[in-house]
Amino acid sequence: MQPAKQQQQQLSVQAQKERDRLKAQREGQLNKKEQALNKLSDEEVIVQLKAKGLGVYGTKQEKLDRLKKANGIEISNKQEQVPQQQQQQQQQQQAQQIAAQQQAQQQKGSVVDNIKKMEQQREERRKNMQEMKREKAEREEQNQILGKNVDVEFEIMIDKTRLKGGLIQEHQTTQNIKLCVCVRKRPIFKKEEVGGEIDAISCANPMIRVHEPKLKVDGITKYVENHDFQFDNTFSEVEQGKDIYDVSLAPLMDLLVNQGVVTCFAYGQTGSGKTYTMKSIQELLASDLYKLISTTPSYKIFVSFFEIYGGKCYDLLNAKAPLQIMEDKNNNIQIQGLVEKPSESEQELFQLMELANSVRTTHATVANDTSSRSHSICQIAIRQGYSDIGKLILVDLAGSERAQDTQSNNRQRRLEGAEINKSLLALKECIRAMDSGQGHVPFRASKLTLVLRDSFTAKSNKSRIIMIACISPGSSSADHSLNTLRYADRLKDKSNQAKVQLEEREVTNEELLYRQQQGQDRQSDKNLENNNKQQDKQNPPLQLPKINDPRNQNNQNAGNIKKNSSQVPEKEKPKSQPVPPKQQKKINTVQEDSDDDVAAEELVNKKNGQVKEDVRCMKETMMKNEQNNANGNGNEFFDFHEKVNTILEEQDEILNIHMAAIKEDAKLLQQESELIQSIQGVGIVDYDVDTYVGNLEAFIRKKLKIYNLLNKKLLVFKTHLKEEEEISSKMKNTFYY
Ligand SMILES: Nc1ncnc2c1ncn2[C@@H]1O[C@H](COP(=O)(O)OP(=O)(O)OP(=O)(O)O)[C@@H](O)[C@H]1O
Repeated sequence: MQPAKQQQQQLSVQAQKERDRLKAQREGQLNKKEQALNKLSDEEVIVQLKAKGLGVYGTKQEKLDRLKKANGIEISNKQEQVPQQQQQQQQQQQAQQIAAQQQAQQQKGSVVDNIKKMEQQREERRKNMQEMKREKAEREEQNQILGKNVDVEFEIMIDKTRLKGGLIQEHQTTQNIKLCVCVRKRPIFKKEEVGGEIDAISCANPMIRVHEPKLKVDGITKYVENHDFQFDNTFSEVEQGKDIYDVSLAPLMDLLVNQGVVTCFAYGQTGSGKTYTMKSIQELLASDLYKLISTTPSYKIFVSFFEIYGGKCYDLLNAKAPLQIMEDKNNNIQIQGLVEKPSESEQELFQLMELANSVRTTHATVANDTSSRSHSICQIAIRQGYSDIGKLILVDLAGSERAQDTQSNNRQRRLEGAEINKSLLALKECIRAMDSGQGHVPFRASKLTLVLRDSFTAKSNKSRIIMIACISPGSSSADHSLNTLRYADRLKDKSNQAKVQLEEREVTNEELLYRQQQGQDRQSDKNLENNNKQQDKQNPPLQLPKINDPRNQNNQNAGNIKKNSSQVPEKEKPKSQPVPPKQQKKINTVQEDSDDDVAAEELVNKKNGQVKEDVRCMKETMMKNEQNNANGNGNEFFDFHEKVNTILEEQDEILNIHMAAIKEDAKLLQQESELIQSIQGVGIVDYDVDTYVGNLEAFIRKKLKIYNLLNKKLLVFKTHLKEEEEISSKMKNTFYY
């Protein structure tokens, strides 16, 4: 190294040393100064700040910092001077800040995740929407080809939740079921689909599902509510009448020649297929019955067919002659005037049934153009001589309706609808009472249940009831279908079912009396006794209602029909149409009362009391059940029915009084004309004016009495009609039963 360069380096090292020394010295001085300043009181700091012309605001530390700064002391050094406690606080703050930052970062992370998730969901929704749009477009195209005019969105939703076709289990036969409840769904018709109806019922034995299309409260969001039911058997639209017959009536053929009473009902909304189902059953039965009796030539088949319309009874095999359903003092149910025809062959039986079906009362209603407005009852009796072997009752019930449906019809249809629904309610209560083994069956609550009394009260092991509830598949009928299924569902007392099945039901005193009476009647008939000997001694005699029964003394004419029924020509068959006790009473208000009338009146009063008791019993059960269902309006329902009953009774009464008035009028007219003759006849110049005036006054008094009574009745009747209108308008949207 050159000496000059070395020298230069030595100088620069020395200079650096000198600079470091000066810096250290200066720092030392500043430190001392700072320490001195730190020791100053607040007042001293203020004095010094003022002396330097600086502001005296801020905290003590801020003022001190300002003073230090003015003295050339770096505030950054301050950190080292902060007391330990402050340092700790600062560290804590820092830690908190870091934690907050980390949390924020995490949050930021989860927000990001959420956004991702939402994006995924949106993507899925978008895909679903696209899929739905594609499905909808395809379906619309398909429907267009098929001529269907349905709401495709609902249709797709329903299709997705349908019960898969076929049977979940095999159909069970009625052999060991006392009450067999079946449901049959009819196919949807092309015209219904064209009109926008979707098939809203799916069925897989023993299940049935109602898919009810609905809108959410927003009024636009569509959804489908599914309701599941299970019955003894359910039959889908692809199953035929024979499928139903084979498991319901066919297994009971043996019972029909063994003192059995088999009753089969078809029930459901108008147009749901009740008559269709019944007709196919009738056809199959006609054939099987003759096969059944072919081995015993002494067995004969008799058929009677009548309808109950508006609470009145008409003979469908006798030009719809009116019939009287009566209960005599021995509690025997009489259908007076009913013609029972013998049938010699399958063809004859079928033709008789066809004839009766064709004359049933039908009307166009809101729901159905040719709705059967009556309950039709076909009774087929198998007899050997005068002995009853078995009995089959086929009941095609009138179509049930919503109050709303009948609202839009006229009063006649409304009263008719109310009567139908009342009898359906009574039927339900009677079947329930029978099935649950309840002592009292309120069969007097309606004419329908009155004539079917034996179906409910016959010995348990000899009686079978088959209820076929028919269902229309259309989506607009979903609420109706639900109602039908709920009705069918409530028939069975499920809690008690196992216990009651095929067990003997306890017999009420009244029934005992009835049976004893029947037994006495039988004993008095020698022929019957002889025939009975041939029967199985284990089986007690069958209790059948006395319809034109030759053994019934009250029905002499009927006896003629029965004994010679196969030989007597049709026109010779008498049609007994006695005046019912009620009617006799009313007419007798214009005529004189006799002892017989008084007894009849007592009987009528007693029976009316029993009817009221059964209606009360029915009301009680309904009100109890109502707590568990949404129907509501129990009191209104019965108010309405009471009013309808009153109106129907008054209608009869007014008609009777009017007819009696006309007869009385004709008699008076004759007498008046004789009176006039007596004073104005040829050659009469003088007459007793006082006698004439007295007679004339008597005529006027009589006429006034009759017409005043009629007028009074009319005024009350009109008030009741008005009240009916008011109650029925409140009952919209409710099912009657
Ligand atoms: N299972 C079925 N298959 C084909 N058509 C059917 C079926 N059930 C019913 N129908 C048809 O539906 C229509 C209505 O049936 P039906 O007259 O039997 O109804 P309903 O319940 O007796 O009606 P209402 O109570 O009004 O008399 C008829 O045209 C009938 O032929």
